[in-house]
Amino acid sequence: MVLQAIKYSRGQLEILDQLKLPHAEEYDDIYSSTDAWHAIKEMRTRGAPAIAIVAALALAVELTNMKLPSIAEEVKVFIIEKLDYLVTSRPTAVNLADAARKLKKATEESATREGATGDSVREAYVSASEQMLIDDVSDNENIGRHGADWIVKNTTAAKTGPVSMLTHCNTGSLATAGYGTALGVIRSLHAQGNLKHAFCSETRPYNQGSRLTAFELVHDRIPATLVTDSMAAALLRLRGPSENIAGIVVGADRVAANGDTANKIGTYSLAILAKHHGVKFLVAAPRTTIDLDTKSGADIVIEERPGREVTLVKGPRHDGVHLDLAVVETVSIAANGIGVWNPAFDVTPAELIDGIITEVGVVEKNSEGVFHLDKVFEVAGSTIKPSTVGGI
Ligand SMILES: CSC[C@H]1O[C@H](OP(=O)(O)O)[C@H](O)[C@@H]1O
Repeated sequence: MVLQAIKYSRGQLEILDQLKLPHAEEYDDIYSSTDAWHAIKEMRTRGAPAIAIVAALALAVELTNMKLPSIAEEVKVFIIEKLDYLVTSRPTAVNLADAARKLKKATEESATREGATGDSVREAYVSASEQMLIDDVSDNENIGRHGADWIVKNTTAAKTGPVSMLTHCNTGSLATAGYGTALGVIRSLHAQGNLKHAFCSETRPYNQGSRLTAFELVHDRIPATLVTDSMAAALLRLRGPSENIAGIVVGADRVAANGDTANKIGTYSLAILAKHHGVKFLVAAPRTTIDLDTKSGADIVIEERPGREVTLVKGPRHDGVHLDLAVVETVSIAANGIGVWNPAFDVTPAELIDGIITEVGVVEKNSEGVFHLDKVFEVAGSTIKPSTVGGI
């Protein structure tokens, strides 16, 4: 069975409730933009690409099932207001704002056409949002292939045989419309026969790694080991050579124009470790995550989440022998009264990033150490391009 974070058919949308994974696979119906806003805010659905797609499709479902005004302008205004509302659900990942911008443009263009009606504006929106779902999967498969090819060609480890990679957070089918970005690179290495082992970090405090990435790796029968975030340095120092670790590959929530990258908290420290241990540090992200309007990481808003996500852990009861899925408990793991800082993301400076893997190729810094990310938008569409291994 293929792992699906998002189930969509015209007029119907379901999301896999990721707060219940890995022990329960339950889907929630999403009937409206409001349903989507709360699902994104609560992180029942999460992951930069998935957030954008769920938001876009939720509005498509709402429009499909509602009694629509006949006047094109009224439907256009409704759509724009709902997109502005959806964008407020989570601030750091740019994909949602990027999708809203593109959907507004498609809506405004349809509303100005000769003979435009409420129905024609709705159809234009729904078709554009459905195309985003389709494009994301093909983009991720291209990211996987480009990333795997680059690792095989450009890492020392690959010269001796199949490589191992460490990844952080969840960037797989549960963070996208399918296949994944950084985890897609690991999937592609595995499919090529070039993966020795995948290591995934727990990713406190939300545990996307232990709950979601581990779930995907077990599901796909990819040889993998879970480590805590604090074990990453020891892993590279003590097992890097024996495991033939080639590098660390992560996703992104927003890549600034200079290559500074906002991603799950803990990413920055992994980039420092990669530099210290002489392994590659790679960011895997579709072009919808690259934000040329944000000049550098200093301009990226970092979402801070409730302290209870650090101090409380929720899950099914385990008595040390048996797992009781029928009893979900919340456990306090911190002293009452302690202050908590809980930034959901950090920013990794471009100088620590060896390559940014996109669906049209891997971007590397030039001889002056500068990323020119504008180049990736000069490639027509997301059509499969000859691998640009070695960088654009
Ligand atoms: C496909 S990259 C997804 C990106 O989003 C995650 O954040 P969250 O789980 O809070 O939505 C994480 O930063 C991943 O790298």
